[in-house]
Amino acid sequence: MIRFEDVTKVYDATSRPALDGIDLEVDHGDFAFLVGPSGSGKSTFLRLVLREERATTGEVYVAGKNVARVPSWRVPRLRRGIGVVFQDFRLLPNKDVFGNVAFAMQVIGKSRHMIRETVPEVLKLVGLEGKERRMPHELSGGEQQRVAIARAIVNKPGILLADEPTGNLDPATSVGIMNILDRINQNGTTVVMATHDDDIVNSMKRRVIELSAGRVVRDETGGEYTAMIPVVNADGTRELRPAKEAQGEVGSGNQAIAPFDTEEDEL
Ligand SMILES: Nc1ncnc2c1ncn2[C@@H]1O[C@H](COP(=O)(O)OP(=O)(O)OP(=O)(O)O)[C@@H](O)[C@H]1O
Repeated sequence: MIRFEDVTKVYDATSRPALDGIDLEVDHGDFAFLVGPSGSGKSTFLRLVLREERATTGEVYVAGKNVARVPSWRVPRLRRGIGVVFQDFRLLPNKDVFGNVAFAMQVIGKSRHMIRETVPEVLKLVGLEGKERRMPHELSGGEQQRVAIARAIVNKPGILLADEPTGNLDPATSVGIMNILDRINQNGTTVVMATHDDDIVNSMKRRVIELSAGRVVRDETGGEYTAMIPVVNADGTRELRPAKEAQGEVGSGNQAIAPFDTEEDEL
């Protein structure tokens, strides 16, 4: 469904590659987590699948098509086969729940009859029946993400990409979102989800693809993950620590440092 052949992405000639020689295949019906520290290349991977960015070298295939060979005017059609969900929901603030989901069908010319039939079915799938007329600001974060998922799948894409979909949600709400993504996957959609949330990864027991500095350092079925972040110890030394442990220690002499700190490379 998604195949990367020796893919390297360099955004700017002077910096290190965001992705570096990636060889990877995600099969039809897979559920794969994409994990790794900030800056390891997760979003870049997703952007290459969507052809929002192009590989500097190597080939990216999506549903059998080499995306570099898809002419610009055909890119919208390529993207129609891919649903996308983001951490910050990105709903249309002036449209209600029904309108947000319907809009995804209207822009590709689906009939009013089809829209009236399909939108309620999808809203039911994500547990939002009865909330069709609510505006986004009248919804909780978890409900807004459900709308975003409904919108992403309403045109029945073969692939669903999720970039930190639980990043703004509390753990209990996140479980509800993961149940929905699981159900969508069981209905046959290939799901690739970038996340820092090790609790979710460890509870789902799905494929785990771990990136570090643009390379795949682990690819396991039923894998586990411990999110690591760089910290500066009280004595000035630096090390990588499990994120939860390090965050708990801030204020006790150790200090978590910004994940994009370039000195991370020296750890
Ligand atoms: N548009 C851009 N221009 C230049 N460099 C970029 C661009 N987007 C990302 N990068 C760089 O590419 C590398 C990979 O970034 P990417 O956003 O793919 O990482 P990530 O794993 O998704 O991080 P996060 O978990 O913080 O979202 C980083 O070094 C980042 O600074």
